[in-house]
Amino acid sequence: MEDIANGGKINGPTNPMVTPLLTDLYQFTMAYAYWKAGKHNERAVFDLYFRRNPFGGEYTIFAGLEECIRLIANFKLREDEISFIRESLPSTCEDGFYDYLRGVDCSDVEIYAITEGTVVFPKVPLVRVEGPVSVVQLLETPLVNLINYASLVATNAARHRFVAGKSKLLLEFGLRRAQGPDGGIGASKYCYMGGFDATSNVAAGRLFGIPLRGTHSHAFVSSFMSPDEILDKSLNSSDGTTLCEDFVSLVQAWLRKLKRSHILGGLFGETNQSEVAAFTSYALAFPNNFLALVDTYDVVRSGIPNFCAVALALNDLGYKAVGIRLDSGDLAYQSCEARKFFCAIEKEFNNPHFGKMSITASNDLNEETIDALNKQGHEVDAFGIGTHLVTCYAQPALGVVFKLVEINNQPRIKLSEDVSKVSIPCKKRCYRLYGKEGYPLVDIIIGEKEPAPKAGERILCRHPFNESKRAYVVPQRVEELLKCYWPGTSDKHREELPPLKDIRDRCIQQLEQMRPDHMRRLNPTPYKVSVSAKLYDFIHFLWLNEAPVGELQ
Ligand SMILES: Nc1ncnc2c1ncn2[C@@H]1O[C@H](COP(=O)(O)OP(=O)(O)OP(=O)(O)O)[C@@H](O)[C@H]1O
Ligand SMILES: O=P(O)(O)OC[C@H]1O[C@H](OP(=O)(O)OP(=O)(O)O)[C@H](O)[C@@H]1O
Ligand SMILES: O=C(O)c1cccnc1
Ligand SMILES: [Mg+2]
Repeated sequence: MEDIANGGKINGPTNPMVTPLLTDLYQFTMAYAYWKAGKHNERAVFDLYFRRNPFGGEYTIFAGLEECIRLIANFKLREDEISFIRESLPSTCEDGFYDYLRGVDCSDVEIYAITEGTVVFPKVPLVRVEGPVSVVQLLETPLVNLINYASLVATNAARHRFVAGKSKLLLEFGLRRAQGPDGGIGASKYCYMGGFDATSNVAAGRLFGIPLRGTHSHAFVSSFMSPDEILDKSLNSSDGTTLCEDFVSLVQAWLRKLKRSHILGGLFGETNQSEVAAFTSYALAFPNNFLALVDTYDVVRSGIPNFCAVALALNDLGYKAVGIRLDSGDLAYQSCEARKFFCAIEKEFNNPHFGKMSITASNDLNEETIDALNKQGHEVDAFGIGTHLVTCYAQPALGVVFKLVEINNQPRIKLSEDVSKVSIPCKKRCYRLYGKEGYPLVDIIIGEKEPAPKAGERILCRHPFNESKRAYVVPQRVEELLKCYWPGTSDKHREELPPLKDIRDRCIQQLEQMRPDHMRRLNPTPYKVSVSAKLYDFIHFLWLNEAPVGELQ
């Protein structure tokens, strides 16, 4: 696993494609125009935030910060990159600009951000970037890019975890369906952050230390024709001792016994022999980790009995099988049938662990199908989820934006016909106020120079745009949200970038502390995001100042 920091130096972004050129052309044309106007070093403050929670929910998981800081820490244009910019801009652009680009880095940029893995809400700045306007402008696209999908897919993962419940094992199986290699790697990282337990993506396992898990596919099952194909039939222990000379026959003996058993008798006739050959062979390869995909031919009449025969044969030799995977058909019904079968075997053959055999389900699962399974009743222990999870099928983008809020200490506002798109001006600080019961009550955004809210002190929280919506809050606890992750030339302490596992733990703890009505799937209660009375007045003063007065004729 790669270290985040390498002897005090922060490593570059995970994806080597993340360079200063991974931006929109207009960031470079604006940088030129700022430079040409002698404005490029004007100190600007931008806020990165989103306007609406995804998936019809009322919360979002903030993810992608570490990759942003890796970019900032290593932001430097190479000579060949500068040559490319020169080729891409009009030939009238002056040479001095390229000399300027040669010196550009983020040593004079300050980044304040919410801790990665935090539950966040619309309008609250997730990242506040301050620095020379042309440099910060170049950062807009890559920062939004690094945070948009990361936060979206982490939220999607958290929502899948919510509906599956804490006790289920959640496996991310999306690599083949992800939007390209970076989509696949990002999905694995951020689904783990959002509460998944493991991934099938080997590269992500190596890069981020995410637990790797997997079963086998239908191809493995259908690649076998008959048990005669298995040439080496012996099962040896790890020290080389032969535990069983002919494991194939042992499995066949169990299959006959199962067919004759009075509890199971009549439930199935001849099972598919190519399938039992595949299972037997897989068990010979992985006697300690035997898990079989049972839906290639017929789950109830073939897959499950074949699996049980192999599992019982393994049991004779002191091994415990792991379980089965179901990948088609009615997953609720089949999981219940499988469990009944396992419990019947536990009883019939006095095998105390058989009833608890693990059942994994996959096949186009999403929040809705898992919810439907829950409502019907099922016996699934683990869900393997690919397409819907990693492609964020239900909502493909989060709509993160990056807006100028101050330049040269002058607050700026972006107006819009759509009130929800009006930006909140000024360099700001943000706080989460907790109530008596320990839940977060409201986030409040205040001007940077305003006094911070204090525990036990009443504060007026106002809706930023709706005059009538306001409330007094006496917080039990106050948490400052924006922390310094890149101090620039200031002497602020730089927050450490925690390991992925710690971010995941934080995310899980954050989700657990939310009031349940904000989290429910159907009509969740919106969490309140507010501004101080002073900031409210200032927003509206600036709004009136900047909006031209219409004239009716
Ligand atoms: N009990 C259930 N209730 C609701 N949805 C379910 C249930 N069981 C399975 N599903 C979902 O129904 C869909 C079944 O899809 P589809 O009909 O394409 O699969 P299949 O024909 O069973 O399998 P395949 O085509 O992969 O062999 C999947 O999205 C699956 O997750
Ligand atoms: O269904 P997803 O959520 O995307 O999960 C991953 C899927 O990938 C695998 O098979 P694949 O889909 O490649 O083939 P199959 O549908 O024919 O089983 C696996 O068996 C799952 O069905
Ligand atoms: O290991 C599995 O079962 C797996 C991995 C990727 C996609 N589908 C299934
Ligand atoms: Mg499939």
